[in-house]
Amino acid sequence: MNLEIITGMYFYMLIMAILIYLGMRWEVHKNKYKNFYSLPSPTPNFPIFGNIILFKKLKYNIVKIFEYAMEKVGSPCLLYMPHRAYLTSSPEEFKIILNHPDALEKGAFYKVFNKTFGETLLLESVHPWKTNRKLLSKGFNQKVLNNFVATFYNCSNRLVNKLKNNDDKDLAYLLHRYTWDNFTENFFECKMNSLDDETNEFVDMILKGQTTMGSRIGNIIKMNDFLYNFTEDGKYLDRIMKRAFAFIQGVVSKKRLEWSQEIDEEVFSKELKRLPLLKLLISKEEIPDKYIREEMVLFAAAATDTTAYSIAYTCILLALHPDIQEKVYKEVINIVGKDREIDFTDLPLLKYTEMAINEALRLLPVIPMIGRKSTADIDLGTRVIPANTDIICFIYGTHRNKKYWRDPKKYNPDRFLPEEVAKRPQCAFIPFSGGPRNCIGWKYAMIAMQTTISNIVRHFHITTNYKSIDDMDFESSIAMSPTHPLDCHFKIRK
Ligand code: HEM
Repeated sequence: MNLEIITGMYFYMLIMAILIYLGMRWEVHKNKYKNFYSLPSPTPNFPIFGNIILFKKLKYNIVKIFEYAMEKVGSPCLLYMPHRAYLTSSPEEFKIILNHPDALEKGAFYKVFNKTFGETLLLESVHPWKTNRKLLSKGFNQKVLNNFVATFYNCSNRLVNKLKNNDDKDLAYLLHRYTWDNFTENFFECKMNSLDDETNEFVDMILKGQTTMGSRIGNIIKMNDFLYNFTEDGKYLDRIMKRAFAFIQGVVSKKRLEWSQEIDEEVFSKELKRLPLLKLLISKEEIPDKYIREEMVLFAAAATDTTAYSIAYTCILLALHPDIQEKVYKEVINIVGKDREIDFTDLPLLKYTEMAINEALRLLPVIPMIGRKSTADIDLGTRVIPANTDIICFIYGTHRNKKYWRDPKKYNPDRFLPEEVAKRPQCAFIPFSGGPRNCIGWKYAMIAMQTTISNIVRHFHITTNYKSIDDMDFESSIAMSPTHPLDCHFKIRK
């Protein structure tokens, strides 16, 4: 046989071997991911553009889009935005995903926050996140949080006075200022008093910044950073975020000077009772201002509107259910009385109040979904999510799923009685997400809400002209915010 024929045969055999190998790999791949790729997706769904027409049709309202998908094709399903995303509202799947070491990276949705918060706890990749989360968690230990209750109480007294005199002011407007005042007093040891000083513009800047960023989600043009920078919105966002960072830098520089001596004495003290987050970061000399400034803007953004809306939604639900409001009132009077200061020892006793807040967080979760990305295959038992897939955990969908909540649209705090909680899967209620990358501020938010709601309820009868929560309309991107002033009134109790 001549050399040419032998070479040709070897070449032919090599090609065959490669094809057989690829075929076998494809077969394994197909079988492994069969239950994933065969999942349905809502229509219209076009090649290249995916479901983006659906996004446009539903005005980029995330809750409406995901609800539509669940209604039409069920959970889980695949959504094309236009890249593929795995959408689930199953608490059993949440438990696996949110605790999985290969699902700790944030999903593509959060890209819209990259420019502003890319290097902060919210978005950073797993490696720096682990170290930073450990450090920042120190600012939320129980001792630190207990000390915050006095601030919440004092600020809530100012809120009560404001509500006595400002029935025409939008509740969300007041509460944003209120949560910002709490935040700055607790974290910066700095009284901003924006509740009374309406010229204080930081709160509005952060709020506008978040709404503008959130409105980019699902919009193919707005999601592209390069194109977005040329739009009016992009330029506006740049301007306000620069001002917000400059404002926080001012606070950081001022506090560095003010605390320099105190920190020297305190860091070596074992009796350190109160170390607000900013002081904690400033006390570490190796941490640069840039890091502190960016984390502080993130924390301000993450802490204020979420807590403000959650307090507002709880007030409205209590107003819609006077019987439940009365039960909360009786509990508060029983435990704290009419005038005594609310302190941290009261909070664990205000059980029904906590249940009423939880039920509001269930019905109207301010963060309706969370997005993760798989960095390796995630085996859910029923199917395997391939590596590099965007995963969306639709919290709102789970919180209203008939399978876990009988008559899901009914406001019923008794759902949070211990025996009722024991009947549900662990992740059926996750307003603060779950697993190691959950909300770092959840305990802070809960004590803020408990103190505030208790103090409001013992002073006022809360009323509304709404007939049900369906009378409210929400814009929803990353957060669920009302599209209109909230109808909520506060009548002084005799
Ligand atoms: C009712 C109030 C709040 C709600 C409903 C809420 C909800 C959430 C949720 C669902 C997440 C997870 C996001 C994700 O996995 O993609 C989260 C993360 C986060 N939250 Fe909250 N939050 C609230 C209040 C707060 C407060 C008061 C703070 C700070 C004081 C805070 C700071 C953060 C931060 C920094 C993260 C990112 C954590 C990380 O990736 O390690 N939140 N929040």
